[in-house]
Amino acid sequence: MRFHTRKWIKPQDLNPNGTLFGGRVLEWIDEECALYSIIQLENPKTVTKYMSEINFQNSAKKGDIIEIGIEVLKFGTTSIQLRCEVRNKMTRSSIISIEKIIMVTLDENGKPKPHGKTKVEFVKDRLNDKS
Ligand SMILES: CCCCCCCCCCCCCCCC(=O)SCCNC(=O)CCNC(=O)[C@H](O)C(C)(C)COP(=O)(O)OP(=O)(O)OC[C@H]1O[C@@H](n2cnc3c(N)ncnc32)[C@H](O)[C@@H]1OP(=O)(O)O
Repeated sequence: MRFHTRKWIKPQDLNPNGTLFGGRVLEWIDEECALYSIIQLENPKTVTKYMSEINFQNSAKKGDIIEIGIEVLKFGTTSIQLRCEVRNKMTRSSIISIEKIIMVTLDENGKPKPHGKTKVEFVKDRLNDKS
């Protein structure tokens, strides 16, 4: 799993208990999965279709640095299946994991559209292929 994005827990990210608000971390995960899928599948019209059960394993507190990791489990025809884990950057303790997230690419009519991708690609290789 590659950890792409780091976040710093700020006062506005806390729940009344003084720990990381679950809704905030889910927003970060959704955005991270959308961006990752848009880049992999090369289609900005990519939406979240499904998320499996969400397991909040540990909390985080103000000032903690966390990181968001994504792994591709499967390339489908119109979908990509991801796994996501958020962990404390310094202690590596797991905060939340979602075992199955399905993102779907759409056509101009909002219908699932085949993306033609079968493996993880890196932007630097795409750029090298063009030069
Ligand atoms: C110009 C723009 C610039 C953008 C710059 C970047 C901005 C970056 C900001 C990001 C910001 C955050 C953005 C987040 C993204 C949202 O939050 S999107 C909003 C929330 N999601 C939605 O509104 C989607 C609503 N759902 C739908 O519209 C329809 O269900 C869909 C997605 C079109 C799918 O239609 P459907 O008829 O259910 O499709 P169906 O053919 O049955 O399934 C499609 C695929 O999903 C799979 N699938 C469906 N259900 C399941 C399931 N339960 N389990 C497993 N697989 C499933 C199917 O197996 C199929 O996969 P393939 O075999 O083709 O690979």
